[in-house]
Amino acid sequence: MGMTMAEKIIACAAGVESAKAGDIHTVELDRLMSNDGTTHLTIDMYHNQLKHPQIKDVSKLVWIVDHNLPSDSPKTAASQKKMRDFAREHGITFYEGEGVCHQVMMEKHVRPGELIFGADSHTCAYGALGAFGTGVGCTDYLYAMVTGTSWLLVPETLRFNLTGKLPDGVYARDLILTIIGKIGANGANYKAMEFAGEGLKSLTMSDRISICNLCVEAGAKTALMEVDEIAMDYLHAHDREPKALFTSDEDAVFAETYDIDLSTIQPIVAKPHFVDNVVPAKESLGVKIDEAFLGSCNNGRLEDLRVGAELIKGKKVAPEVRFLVVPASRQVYQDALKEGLLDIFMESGAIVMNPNCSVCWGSCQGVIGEGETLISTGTRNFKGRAGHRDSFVYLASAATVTASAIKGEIATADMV
Ligand SMILES: CC(C)[C@H](C(=O)O)[C@@H](O)C(=O)O
Ligand code: SF4
Repeated sequence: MGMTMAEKIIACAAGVESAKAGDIHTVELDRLMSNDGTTHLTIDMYHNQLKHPQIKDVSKLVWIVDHNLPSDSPKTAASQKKMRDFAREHGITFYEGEGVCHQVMMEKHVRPGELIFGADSHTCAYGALGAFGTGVGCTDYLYAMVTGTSWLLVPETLRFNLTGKLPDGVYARDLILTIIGKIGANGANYKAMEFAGEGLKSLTMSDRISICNLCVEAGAKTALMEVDEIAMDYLHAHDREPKALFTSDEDAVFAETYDIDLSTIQPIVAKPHFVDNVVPAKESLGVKIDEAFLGSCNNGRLEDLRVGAELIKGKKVAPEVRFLVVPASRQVYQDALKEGLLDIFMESGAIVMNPNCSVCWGSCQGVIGEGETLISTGTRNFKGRAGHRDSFVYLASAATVTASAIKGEIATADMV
């Protein structure tokens, strides 16, 4: 019987010939990412709960400070110091100021065919390079750090066959929000979401990362895409070679197959307080906003900043709105700077910030107050996600967010 991509990657990591959905395997991890959201907890467990604290293979570990950067309180300063000191002491690859963890991992570490644990839910982003990335809590992370291994229940796969091309003014973010709206926040629980088909060829690496990254919002264990020329070009441009290249067999068994014609997708908004609470953006027009956010591991890449800059060039941010523009990495920041994009944003009245999670996470920058409304390219719109529990977050594409920042209310790109 044929195997899916997920089954092949797990079989490879388990050192067995074949794996099938429902099997449990002990796997060798290729890489272990952790950020300042939880690493201090892992370190506490390492020191206080292990009889024989040790790290199996330090070269697998990548630690990144991105969530509250620069630190915003004595408490975060202390937990980041704990992380920094531990990383230095053990020789762990460590980044601070380099960007949002998943973007940094895509730029510097992820290789096709790898099995990667990240102590962060959006680790599924790595599927854009054909790697099985999955989020784990810090207990599982610690176990993997100490042993270099873990166990995995092989997930079933939902296959999305993409055809056609996205219309002008419609983005990958609209596509993945549409899919999450269609299958629901639990629609892919513990499943791999695999994207394939001719339509994939029309999507850039930035689009692909955005799609894979958000799959966890449908409950997915991981997201996967076949590695094609576009992915190989990205990999080579970043000086890396694949570990292994896998595709699903013709006779692989999928739990469900969906056919999606990209040309039918339209601008989408996810309304408070759930990511699957999606409506066509046209149905949310006119909602007054206090803040707009262009950034995050989902939508803070150069391509997203280009979309925003093109729309806002020569225009102004609405006077009553704070427009936060936060490149997803140092690389994105430098590229945007060279292209003149940051100038365009600053001339419009936007606030350009250092690469970090910013108000996607809502604990460090741009936190919103009681009754306020944010339109965001971040990943989540749960109650209190961006600040006060009685505030409101709408999720949308870079284009819709920028158009809304200009208008002071939810608007689509064709309205500015
Ligand atoms: C802090 C971290 C554990 C968290 C996650 O797991 O996703 C954060 O990145 C988020 O997006 O909510
Ligand atoms: S940008 Fe948002 S989704 Fe991404 S890691 Fe940071 S907080 Fe999580």
